[in-house]
Amino acid sequence: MASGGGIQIPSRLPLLLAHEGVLLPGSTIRFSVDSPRNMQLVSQRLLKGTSLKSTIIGVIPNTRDPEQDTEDLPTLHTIGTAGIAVQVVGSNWPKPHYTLLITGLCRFRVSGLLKERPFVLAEVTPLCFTVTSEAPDTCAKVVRMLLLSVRNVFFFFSFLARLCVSLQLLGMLDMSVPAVAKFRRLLDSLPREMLPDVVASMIRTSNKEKLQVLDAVSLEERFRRTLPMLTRQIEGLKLLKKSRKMTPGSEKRVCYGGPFPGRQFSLDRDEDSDDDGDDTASLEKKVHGANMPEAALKVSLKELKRLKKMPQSMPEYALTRNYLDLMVELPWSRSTKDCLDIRAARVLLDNDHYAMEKLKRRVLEYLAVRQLKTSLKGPILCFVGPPGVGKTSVGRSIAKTLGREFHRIALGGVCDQSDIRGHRRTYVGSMPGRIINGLKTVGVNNPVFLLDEVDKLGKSLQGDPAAALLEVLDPEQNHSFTDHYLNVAFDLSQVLFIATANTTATIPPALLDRMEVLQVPGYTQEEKVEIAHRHLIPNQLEQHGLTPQQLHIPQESTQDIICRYTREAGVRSLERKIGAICRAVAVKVAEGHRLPETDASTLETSREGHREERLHLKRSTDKAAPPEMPIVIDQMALKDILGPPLFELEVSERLTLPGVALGLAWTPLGGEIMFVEASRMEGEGQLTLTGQLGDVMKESAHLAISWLRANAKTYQLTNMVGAPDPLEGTDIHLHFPAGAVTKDGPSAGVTIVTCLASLFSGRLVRSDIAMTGEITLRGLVLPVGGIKDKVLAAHRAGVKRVILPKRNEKDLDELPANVRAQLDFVTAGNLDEVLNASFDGGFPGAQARPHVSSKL
Ligand SMILES: Nc1ncnc2c1ncn2[C@@H]1O[C@H](COP(=O)(O)OP(=O)(O)OP(=O)(O)O)[C@@H](O)[C@H]1O
Repeated sequence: MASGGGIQIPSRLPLLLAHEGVLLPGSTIRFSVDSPRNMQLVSQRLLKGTSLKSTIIGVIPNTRDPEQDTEDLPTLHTIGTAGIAVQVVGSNWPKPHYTLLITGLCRFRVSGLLKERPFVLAEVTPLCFTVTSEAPDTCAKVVRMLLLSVRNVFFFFSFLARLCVSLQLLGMLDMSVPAVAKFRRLLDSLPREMLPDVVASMIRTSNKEKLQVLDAVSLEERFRRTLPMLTRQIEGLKLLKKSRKMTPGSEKRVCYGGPFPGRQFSLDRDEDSDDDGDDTASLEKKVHGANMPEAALKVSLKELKRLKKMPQSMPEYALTRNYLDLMVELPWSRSTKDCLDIRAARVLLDNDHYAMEKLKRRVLEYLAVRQLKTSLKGPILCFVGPPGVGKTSVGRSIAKTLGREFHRIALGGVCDQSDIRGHRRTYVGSMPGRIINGLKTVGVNNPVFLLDEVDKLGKSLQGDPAAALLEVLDPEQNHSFTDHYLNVAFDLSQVLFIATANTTATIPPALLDRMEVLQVPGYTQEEKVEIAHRHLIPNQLEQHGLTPQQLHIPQESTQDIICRYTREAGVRSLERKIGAICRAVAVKVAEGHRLPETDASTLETSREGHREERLHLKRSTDKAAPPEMPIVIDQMALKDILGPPLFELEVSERLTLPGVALGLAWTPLGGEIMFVEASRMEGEGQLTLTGQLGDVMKESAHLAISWLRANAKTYQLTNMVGAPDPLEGTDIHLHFPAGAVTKDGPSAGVTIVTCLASLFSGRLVRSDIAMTGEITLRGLVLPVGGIKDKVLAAHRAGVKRVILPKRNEKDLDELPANVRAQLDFVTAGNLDEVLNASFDGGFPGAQARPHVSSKL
């Protein structure tokens, strides 16, 4: 260890790599840190350490820390300055960075690198100078001489500064008169070996010159290098004084040529402050012209007054300035005029969206009420449905019909309430919340705000953003919404909020209560084909610069894409697949533009008799002839572009053994088919359940087994050795495939019973049937939710018959007519009816039992 200004310098120092600014011993510099190794140094060393030693770091000048952590370290400058970090300030804006205030203690030489990651650590040799040790007789003499001249020069310098001030040439030095005196005292009290470093850091010098002073290890050399800089500064001041005398009050800048060409002294800040004056004047004008409410105007004027008194270099200046800029930019009273025509709105909604009749009807009702009654306290609509069913795009259409600005606020994953309400201005890097930011972006106070994915709001230590949304969405309160950053109320009552979600289950009840939920179910296959041909294909063609004359996707191919390449409730995947086709065709078309016509033999005759080229993309060679338009996407082309089909109709293939049944499940992504498999083996009557099941689903399995054991005799179910209790000497394993997906809920009850009945009876469940329903211990079938999505999933999977609880019969009305026509529905009130419908020719014993009916 060595000592620097009374502080022990460790022999191993973490190094801060600084490419801007040179820290000299005795001076204090601010460093901005945002590169990986330097950031790690701050977070792992400075912020974690608790001792004084942990605040001492080495600053290596003239060395850039690589932007990527993986990049190799550049050659380090060999001499640096050990310094103590006296202040660390962190900020996340505009990107994560720290600002360090470091006071230099003493020079060191890097003797060896110990590690490069996560920050640079090096073995260092301190170079703290002492006159007695380094310079015995002669050197000490020179040093004394130099010290004398330096002190004299300084005396002159301070004298000159006083002179300038007294002549009132430099307004900026008004403040520095006591500072000059202080400076004198400081110089007198400083140990002489520190003088050159301190002087070099105070006068106007370039980094290159400072680096030369740092590199001068011997004190004599250091004095020699500092002296010319000091002399130059004085000469500059003299020259300035002379020119002021010649043209009093007119010249503000003096170009100093001579021995240091190119250096420009601008010691006065009159011009800057003039700029500043203009700036604040124009800001004041804007504040008055922004049409703010009285309270906001009062706050703005107060801030403006503070701003005028602040020097620009103060960090708070920028903060106040940004705040005022936001205040004048906000649309306090700027709005667009609604141009609502219900008939036109109906046409526009119909043109933009196929199907979704119920949703469109409700949206039209909503718009009609708004047209009749302009008081704006209408409900807040929340569209709930699987991804890709057009919730966001309906929101956009509503804005279009109203002639309003549209702004989407993505709330997925937001877990900090300041995202909604903003940060208080006392925080470093504080910003307004998304609502105020959105208003600033659209520039009017009556836009349509789409709060996307409200069901995916999170909660964290930083507060609950859903709670902050409560105020935003409450028409009774939102006329005085106060963002923490703004700190004055903004009237949100003109904003039209629409929310979207995939499920209502995760929306906090208080928030859900403020909204009117409109379910947007998935599409049937036919609807998807229509949507693809009316909207998706034309959109994608346009986006890829293609025309219908260049690409044709027949209906059968669209159907193929829907059944075999996508399995979804919405149409987003379908849109992506069409995009992939367009890209592939775009390549062909572009190639065709520049290729000469060559080999006609690659052209094939299509089914319709036209001459068309089939897309053999993988096999295409540069010699291929330009494609004949339009390029028709048939099955082969689909395989070439999209690869082998991702999904096959597997239902009938999987139901070929006893002990397998097909259930229907609901997920936030839409309905799904779900296989249930059972097997039995010798054992002690144990039940094993696999497939990531929730508690409710496990209970359903136990219920099903108990009911079957209780009714084994009636249904002639036996175990493997023919005993009446199916579980005697038998273990049962129930598995729900897609084991990685968590499953829960009671609606698999009937499927488990059917699956077990099939296992114990050895009979096959019908291969074209799917079912859903909760069971009770007495064998009743209770209603479940998500019927529409479940039935659509069954329809997608090619199922022909669906068993539903009797009390869900009313939900069938919501199904599209073609789905209802194509499926055979069995509504069951008890498990006998379920078993009878599930097996070809009924289930033995099921008919004989007296029927119990639900009183629930
Ligand atoms: N009925 C429809 N008619 C025309 N286009 C549709 C229809 N439904 C969906 N689309 C199109 O499907 C795409 C996806 O729609 P959108 O982004 O609105 O889905 P979303 O329901 O908001 O999904 P998410 O919940 O994932 O945000 C859009 O390009 C949209 O235009």
